[in-house]
Amino acid sequence: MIVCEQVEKRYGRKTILTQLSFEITEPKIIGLIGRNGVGKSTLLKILAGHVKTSAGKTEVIGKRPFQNLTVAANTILIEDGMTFPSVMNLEEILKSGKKFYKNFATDLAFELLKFSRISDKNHHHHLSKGQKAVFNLIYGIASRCAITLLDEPMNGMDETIRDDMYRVILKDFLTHPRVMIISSHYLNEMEHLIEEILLLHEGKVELFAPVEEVQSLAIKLVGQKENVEPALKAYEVLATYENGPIFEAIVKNSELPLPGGVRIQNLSASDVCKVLTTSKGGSIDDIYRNSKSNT
Ligand SMILES: Nc1ncnc2c1ncn2[C@@H]1O[C@H](COP(=O)(O)OP(=O)(O)OP(=O)(O)O)[C@@H](O)[C@H]1O
Repeated sequence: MIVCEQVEKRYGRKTILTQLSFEITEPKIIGLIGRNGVGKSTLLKILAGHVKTSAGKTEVIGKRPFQNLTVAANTILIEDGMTFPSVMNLEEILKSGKKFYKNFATDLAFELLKFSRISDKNHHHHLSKGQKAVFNLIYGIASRCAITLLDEPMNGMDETIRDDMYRVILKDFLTHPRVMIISSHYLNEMEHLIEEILLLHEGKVELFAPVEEVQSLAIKLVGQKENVEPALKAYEVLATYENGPIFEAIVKNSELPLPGGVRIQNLSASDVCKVLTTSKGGSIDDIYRNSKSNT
């Protein structure tokens, strides 16, 4: 359904995406994860056909997406800056949904809007930031497009409505499976929802794997420094932290026996992604350890 092969995107002299390759062959919910500025929104815009690639092959439902009408009719990109015609109120916007998306679930959209306590007499540009995000997400889910791209859809929503909206995504996916790619900085909140993680790092796909596989890539060793540090020689160390007398090391998972005084803590997929995309230049701990201002 989606193929990216050696995709490259440059803005002027700046290369954003390079040698980016992955394939999605069946409906599933995928979390698109990566540090600020890595190119998540750019990738979603490429898939939606809004932005042209600089090189490589991109196919969405068998077509090159850039300005392609078939792709446009079967793909929706929900993002922060979305606008709707200012003369229309929300009721009119939802009623016109079917004109653009043949499977648009108009009744469901009205019910979800009512549940979210947003009057359909409002105009989109008069909604609060959180309300806009809720409306945009409802519109995106109700469109029931084969390719549903959600760029930071929960931005601005309070925690309660975020929980409700995660549930909407899951329920609607179960009844109407499709490819959903959700970019988010809140991977912890989404881990129960997504099946696979597409992690971007330095313009490339760092990993594309099921959530459980990502969780098992690394573990945390915890204990007194004198117990943990000698044990680290046997591991590939990804990060270390000192919290007073407690020393913690995140290491690549392995079946090695544990030395005395060291315990293992499992990590969330979010923790693993964070450590995989942390600058090799060191951590905040290192800055405080080495800073001249501390002397
Ligand atoms: N139209 C554009 N012209 C020039 N540079 C751009 C343009 N759009 C994006 N960029 C640059 O491309 C890079 C990737 O931006 P993008 O918005 O895709 O990142 P992101 O991973 O979604 O970031 P965030 O998590 O902060 O939202 C950034 O350095 C950004 O400044």
